[in-house]
Amino acid sequence: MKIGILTSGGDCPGLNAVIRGAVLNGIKTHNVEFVGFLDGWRGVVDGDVIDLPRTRVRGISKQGGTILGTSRTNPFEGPNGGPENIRKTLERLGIDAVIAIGGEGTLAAAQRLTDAGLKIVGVPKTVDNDLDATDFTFGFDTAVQIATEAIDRLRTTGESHHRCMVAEVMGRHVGWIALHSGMASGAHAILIPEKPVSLDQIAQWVTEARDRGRAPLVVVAEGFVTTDMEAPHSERGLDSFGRPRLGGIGELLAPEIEARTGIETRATVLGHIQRGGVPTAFDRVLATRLGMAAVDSVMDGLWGTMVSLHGTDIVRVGFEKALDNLKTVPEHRYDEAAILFG
Ligand SMILES: Nc1ncnc2c1ncn2[C@@H]1O[C@H](COP(=O)(O)OP(=O)(O)OP(=O)(O)O)[C@@H](O)[C@H]1O
Ligand SMILES: O=P(O)(O)OC[C@H]1O[C@](O)(CO)[C@@H](O)[C@@H]1O
Ligand SMILES: [Mg+2]
Repeated sequence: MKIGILTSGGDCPGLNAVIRGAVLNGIKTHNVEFVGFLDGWRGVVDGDVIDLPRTRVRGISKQGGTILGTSRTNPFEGPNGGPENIRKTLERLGIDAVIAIGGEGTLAAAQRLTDAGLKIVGVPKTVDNDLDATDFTFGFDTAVQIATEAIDRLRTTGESHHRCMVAEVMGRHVGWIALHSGMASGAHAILIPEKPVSLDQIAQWVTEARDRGRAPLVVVAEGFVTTDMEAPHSERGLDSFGRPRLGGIGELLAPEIEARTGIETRATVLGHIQRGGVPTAFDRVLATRLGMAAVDSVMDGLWGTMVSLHGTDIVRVGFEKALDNLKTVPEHRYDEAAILFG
C-alpha cells in the first residue's frame, strides 16, 4: 500500500508533525509506504511527488511550515485537473490513497473528489480554528501564543507612552485568535467578525480604561466590521482563489479612536508572524495524533472522513459535518469576555 500526503491552503504550525505522525504510524504499525505531493493539490494534478521514507521525517515535528510546500491550486482546474485525470495520475504513480491536510477549502475539494470515487481521508488544519466538528485545530494554540507574546510587548510600550495600542490579529471569518489572545493579554476591547460594534462603543471602552489610569489595549481580528461597515476592510486585492485579501482594519480604527478619545493611538498588524515558526507542545501532540489517526482511517477505508479532536479523543467525522457550518465564537463566549472590556 502506498499513501500520498498533501498540505494545502494557508500554512500552519504543526503540518510537519502531522506528516511525521502519519509516516511513523504507517511504517511501524501498517507497513505502508508514503509519498508527499508538492505544493498541495498542484502536486496531485501534476503528479509531482517526493518519497517520504522514515529518514525524511526525522525531527520535523518541531519545524514550522510544511516540508511539502503548499498552494491554493484548484484540483478541478487546468488540463490535468478533475477526478478522472487525477485518478489516472494516482494509478500511474502507484498511489492507493490520499491524506489531505487542509482547511475548509481543501476539505471541500477533497469531498468533491471523494464523491467522484477517489480515496481520500482529511486532516483539519487552520490557525483560525473555524472548522466545525473538531474542538480545536492544530496551529491555533501556536497562533494564540505568538499573538499573546506580541500583545504583551505592545502593552509595555503603550504604557510607557500613555498610548492606546491596537493589535490586529488573523481571523477572516471568526474571532477565535482575537478572543483568546485578547483575553490572555487583558485587552480592554476585543473586536471580532461575529460581533459588529460601533466606533462610539470602542471609544467608550478606550476612554474608560484610560480614566482608570491604564494604557488602553484593543485587539481586533482582521475580519471585524464596525456597525457602519458593509464588508471587512480589504486594500490588497484578491488572493489566488479570488477572495479579498484582508488586513489593515487596525490602521483604519486607530485614527478614529484617536479622534474620538484624544488618546494617541498606534496600530500593529501581526500578520503572518502568527503562522510562522515552531508549533507549541500542544499543537505538536495534537498534530502527531491526527497524522497517526489519519493512517488508521485509510487502513479502515473511511474515505470522505476526517480525523478530529473531540474532548481528548481523536474521532472520525464525515467531511460534510466539518463543512456545513463555520465554527464561530458563540455569543456566550463573547459576552463572558466583554465583562472585562473598558
Ligand atoms: N469548493 C471547492 N471545490 C474545489 N476546490 C476548492 C473548493 N474550495 C476551495 N478549493 C480549492 O482548495 C484550495 C485550498 O482552499 P483554501 O485556499 O480555502 O485553503 P484552506 O484549505 O481552506 O486553508 P485556509 O483557508 O485555512 O488557508 C483553494 O485555493 C481552491 O483552489
Ligand atoms: O495571506 P494568505 O496566505 O493568503 O492567508 C491569509 C488568510 O489565512 C488565514 O490565516 C487562515 O485562513 C486567514 O486568517 C487569513 O485571512
Ligand atoms: Mg479556507
